[in-house]
Amino acid sequence: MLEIPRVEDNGRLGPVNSALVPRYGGAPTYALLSRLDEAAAAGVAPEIKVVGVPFDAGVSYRPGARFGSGHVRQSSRLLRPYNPATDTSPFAQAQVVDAGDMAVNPFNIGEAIEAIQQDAMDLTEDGSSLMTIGGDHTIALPLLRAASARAGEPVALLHFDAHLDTWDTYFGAEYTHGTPFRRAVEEGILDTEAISHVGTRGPLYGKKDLDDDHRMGFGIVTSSDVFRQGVDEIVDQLRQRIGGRPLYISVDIDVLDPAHAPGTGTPEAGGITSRELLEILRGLRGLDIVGADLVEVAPAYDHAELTGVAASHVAYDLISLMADRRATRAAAGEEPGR
Ligand SMILES: N=C(N)NCCCC(=O)O
Ligand SMILES: [Zn+2]
Ligand SMILES: [Zn+2]
Repeated sequence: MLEIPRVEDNGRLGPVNSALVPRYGGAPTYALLSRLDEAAAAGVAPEIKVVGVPFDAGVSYRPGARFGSGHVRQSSRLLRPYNPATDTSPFAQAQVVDAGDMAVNPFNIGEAIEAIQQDAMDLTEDGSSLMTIGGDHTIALPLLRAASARAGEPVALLHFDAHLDTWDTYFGAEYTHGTPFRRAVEEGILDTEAISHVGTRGPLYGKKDLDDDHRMGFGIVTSSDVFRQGVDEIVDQLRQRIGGRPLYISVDIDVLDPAHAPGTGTPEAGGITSRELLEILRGLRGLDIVGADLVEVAPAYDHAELTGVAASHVAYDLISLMADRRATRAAAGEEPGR
């Protein structure tokens, strides 16, 4: 096998060195980072794992998010190790690795949900955090179960999405991509003092959708609110609500306007821009992020990797937040924890 030269920084194994190996060649791991087994062979302990979930059996409209993880990886080849927006080097601050894809049953949603929850528990057993890519929004439920089990308490939730995803059932089915957050509230795994949707818009089935959502405890920052109030104001509001709680961030790529992310299953006009989303995320620096997902990337509807590139950058800024948090805690002599 060819020896792959990697960027090594701060004792950590980074991406393939693109000054020596053209980044359009070779296997597309996320950001050209090392695989979990390569990191193990090199003797480095993972701290943040990027993991794919090729699952879309929960969709209510266009299918295709099962191919999302592969597409985000392919679209992530151009990412570089230094993040100037936050003056951070995520792959030097934490050992980030690509843990591959979970193996999930495409024909049995219940079994898939169980497998995702179990895999998420197994992958975080060593204290590492997960950045999940791909899949439809159904997968947020088992990921939240695992996150709250690891945190030892219900978690705060920041949910970026055009949709509420707090509907009850579709065709009698309880576990779908439009229902994960209602199930999560019912299960008591969310801290309902600190749960918010950001970027919602578009027609609903009825006003009751909003009433139900409000009763569950959700706050809503609509796409129009982001436009009218601006990023800084929104960030202030969100930070106040979340405080020091353990926080899970779920990003449905359809939160972006279809002009920025056409490759998704249930597109809605009037969305936020990728710049606005990235700026809001950067405003969350220092919060206790215990895990994140990036879902609903359906490459069949993408063009010129618009959605894939946006998604890979969103994941990069989420990883930057998690790595920075870990490094800051370690510098303060606190447990790296989450
Ligand atoms: N894209 C997600 N997660 N949910 C959208 C559900 C919209 C609907 O079926 O009415
Ligand atoms: Zn959505
Ligand atoms: Zn969603």
